[in-house]
Amino acid sequence: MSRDRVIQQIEGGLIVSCQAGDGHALRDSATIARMARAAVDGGARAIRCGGVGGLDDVAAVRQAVDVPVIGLTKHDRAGVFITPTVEDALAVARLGAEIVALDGTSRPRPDGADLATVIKAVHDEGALVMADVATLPDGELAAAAGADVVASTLSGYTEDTAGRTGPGPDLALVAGLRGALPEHAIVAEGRYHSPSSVAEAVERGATAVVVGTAITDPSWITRSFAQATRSGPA
Ligand SMILES: CC(=O)N[C@H](C=O)[C@@H](O)[C@H](O)[C@H](O)COP(=O)(O)O
Repeated sequence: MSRDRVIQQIEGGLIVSCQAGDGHALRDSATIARMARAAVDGGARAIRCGGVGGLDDVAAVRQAVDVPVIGLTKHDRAGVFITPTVEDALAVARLGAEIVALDGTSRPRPDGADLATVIKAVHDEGALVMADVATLPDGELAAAAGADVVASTLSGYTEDTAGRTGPGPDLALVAGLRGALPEHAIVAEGRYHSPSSVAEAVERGATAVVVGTAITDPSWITRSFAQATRSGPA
């Protein structure tokens, strides 16, 4: 699929993140693939998947759906942990993910590669890059390094941004990225827990919005309903 075609497919749409870490009741690649199919049935334009050792999830989802796959692999480590090395990025691309999601911050990567090098390696495999960033300067640097898509994924999850927006999404970052990178695909991701917050991200200029937990983590969803039985009407 060409770069433009992949971007067109996600434009104006919802992307569903299907992930379950070690110890989660849904931790099974075949189960993740079924969730991905259910998400596509509900209108997801693309699936984001992969986690700690998540290459099997990427392979299973690739087989299960015919929408673009945004693949990643996570390392259980401090600092850069989303598809941190060139080797990881190539492994994800070689499984057929149209887009490789990787850390797009300016923090040092464990293999010492710079972002432009990782991005070029992914492009040479024929895949696009979604740079997961935490701040506006990160996003600008990632775009200059060649990222095809810039996503707000890591806002709130780096040392400098921890707790920046509390439990809600970083809509200001989405608006900032849109203003600074008018020609880029900007993806809103991280703590979008309601349809109204998704609509707000689109209003601020997001090309697409990723929702994970609020759709694909039944334990989290149950907890929010269970809390309501204890707190009574708002
Ligand atoms: C920070 C980090 O590791 N984010 C991960 C990225 O792949 C996932 O754990 C999130 O679930 C995903 O970004 C979707 O966000 P939310 O689940 O909040 O809708």
